[in-house]
Amino acid sequence: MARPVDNPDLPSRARAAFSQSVAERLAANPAVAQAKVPSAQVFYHLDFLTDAECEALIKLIDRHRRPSTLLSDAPDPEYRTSESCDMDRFSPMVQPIDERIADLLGIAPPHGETMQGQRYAPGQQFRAHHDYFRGDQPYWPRMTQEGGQRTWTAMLYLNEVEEGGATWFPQAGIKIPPRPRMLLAWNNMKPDGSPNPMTLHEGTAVTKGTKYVVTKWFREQPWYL
Ligand SMILES: O=C(O)CCC(=O)C(=O)O
Ligand SMILES: [Fe+2]
Repeated sequence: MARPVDNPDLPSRARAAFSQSVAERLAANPAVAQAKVPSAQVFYHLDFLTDAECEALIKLIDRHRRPSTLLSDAPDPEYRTSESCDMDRFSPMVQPIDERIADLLGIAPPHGETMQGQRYAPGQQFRAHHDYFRGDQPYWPRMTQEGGQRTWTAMLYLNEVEEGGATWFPQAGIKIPPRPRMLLAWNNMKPDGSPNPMTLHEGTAVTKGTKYVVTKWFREQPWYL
């Protein structure tokens, strides 16, 4: 049995070790660059996917998309207006990509949640939020059984967006315009394994065109066994 998960709001030795090993692995990869922001660990790989993979993932998203949901009860219906879908991790098309992301970060695949495809049409957005969990929220007791705190986030960008749709970290001070084939990864924790509020981020509204991305969140412990 997995050991109990750590308090999500406090420093954690397990999450600190996890954070550091992933950051070191990414920093050592010549295909990966680190964004020059001091308050958060943000990395990117410009050519992680092939064009054929981008196309196949876009097709999957178009086939299965439905209105996106949120774990927290955001009172504002405009909060997350994209459409999304879970991607079957064991399907022959998804599994190699899923495992390549885990390998890039050096995280065992069971720590990763199912990849989630997202599509934003003009006007659609995902307002500023943190990916990490808070212990005072109604969802938290369930999360203790499902791998605990979210540590790293990886995002795949699948297409060129005519206008808008950047991923914006207003507090860390970085804005990432979508570009096909790119993987972006950031650590939602500080080096001590506590949540890093500077990772606040937003999927800014698409103003022209359509944006397709895939998000994958990694947990401190296995998400499935
Ligand atoms: O679409 C984006 O740029 C951000 C998506 C995001 O923050 C998420 O899926 O958690
Ligand atoms: Fe997010």
